Amino acid sequence: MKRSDFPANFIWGTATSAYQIEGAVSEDGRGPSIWDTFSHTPGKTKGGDHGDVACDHYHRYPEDIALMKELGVNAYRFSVAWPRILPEGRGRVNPRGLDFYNRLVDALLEQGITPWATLYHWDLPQSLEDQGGWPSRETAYAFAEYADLVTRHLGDRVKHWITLNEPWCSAYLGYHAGIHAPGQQNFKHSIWASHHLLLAHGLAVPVIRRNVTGARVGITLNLSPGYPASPDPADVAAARRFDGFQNRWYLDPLYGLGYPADMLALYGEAPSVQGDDLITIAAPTDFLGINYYSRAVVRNSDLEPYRFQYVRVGEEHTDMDWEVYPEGLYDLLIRLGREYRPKAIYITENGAAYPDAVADDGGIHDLERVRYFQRHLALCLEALQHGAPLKGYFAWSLLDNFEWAEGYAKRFGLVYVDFPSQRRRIKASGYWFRDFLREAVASS
Ligand SMILES: N=NNCCOCCOc1ccc(-c2cn(C[C@@H]3NC[C@@H](O)[C@H]3O)nn2)cc1
Repeated sequence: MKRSDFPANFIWGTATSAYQIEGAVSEDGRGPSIWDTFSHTPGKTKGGDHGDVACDHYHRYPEDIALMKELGVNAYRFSVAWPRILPEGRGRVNPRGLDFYNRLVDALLEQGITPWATLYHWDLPQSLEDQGGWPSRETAYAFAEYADLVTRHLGDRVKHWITLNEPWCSAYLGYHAGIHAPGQQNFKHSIWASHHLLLAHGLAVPVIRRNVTGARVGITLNLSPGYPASPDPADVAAARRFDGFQNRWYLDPLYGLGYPADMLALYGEAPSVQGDDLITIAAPTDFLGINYYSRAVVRNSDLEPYRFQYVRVGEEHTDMDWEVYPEGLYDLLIRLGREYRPKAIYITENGAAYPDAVADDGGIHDLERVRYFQRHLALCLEALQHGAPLKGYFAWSLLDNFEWAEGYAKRFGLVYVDFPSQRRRIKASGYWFRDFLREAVASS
């Protein structure tokens, strides 16, 4: 499998997010986010890690853009930090926050790299959380105001907009499992949060289109195909419940089907739908972003409210203990193409964490990650050849960074970061990606 097997206009990028790489959390007027609060709460992140400095990208972005250039990507997916733009979430605008993203976008364009901006990648301004957070409908309205402000300032140069990153993580991990910010464990709040996140997306889509000539708007979901642990009908039904929990709860409303009836019945908890919300949420989009890491294998369980249990399977796992299962990406792409018929699909994240170390020769020989990328790209190509509307791929991630509750212990980067010195080193996987992307040049 080589680059020239893919369409010539296929997008090849890398992805990051603001809180995971920027640092400078109190610089130039940035306000606190729920991840500042959560990561500084004892016991919430591995080793008490936080994003105060992270990869110091706020200051080192020129060097990081040079690394993207060396890798040969033609696009870069980053996120805009809401608390840099609106430190209290609404109202007072922080011009120095906007200035940073102006500098970043201009520097990317200067290097011929197309900016893809995610408006929300989990760093909700703490003041909005204090007023109710995503369980409150007001937060959806605040998001639409934020989207209006940012796209009015960057929309002349940024044409690709992702409203939300992984609303499932924000709602479930943040408000029910409690392992992500804000760390609540309240099922009803997680259901209301999921609805207001989707509503926020739907309110923002027309705003972005109004502000950005030629806008391409979408949302990014972390989707996992669910497989039953056995042919037992109870396990097959559990896999369907997992699919509703992880995938259909978001896909169905986004594609005009409303909330899945089986999950509404299972949850017995209605989302806080009002008026035309479901029409708003189903605002037509130009693409669906998919973050794919692994599949889920589940069996039946009486564990309320989801009534499935994960089963650990497979011979090969990443440092996140996720099974390496590229076939799941193929199955997912084919299903989405057939069942939801998005205009386009972009893999907005795919990658793997491994315990990388600097070898005696100074290199980072992450051959498992090279293999992970090769296998997943091969399945992307196969799905594309079988009709999936796949138009691009963003590797997660450009840099080793703050992996949320796992802190800096989990390294996903194509580029190794020695955090004490902030020195960057391209890993073997980065060089592999560079050579893979150069192939078309050599053969054209
Ligand atoms: N499978 N068993 N689960 C059982 C329940 O586990 C509880 C923990 O759940 C999860 C599930 C999913 C994730 C996750 C992380 N990323 C990687 C980020 N994506 C956006 C970008 O910021 C990357 O850093 N994507 N998804 C983490 C934890």
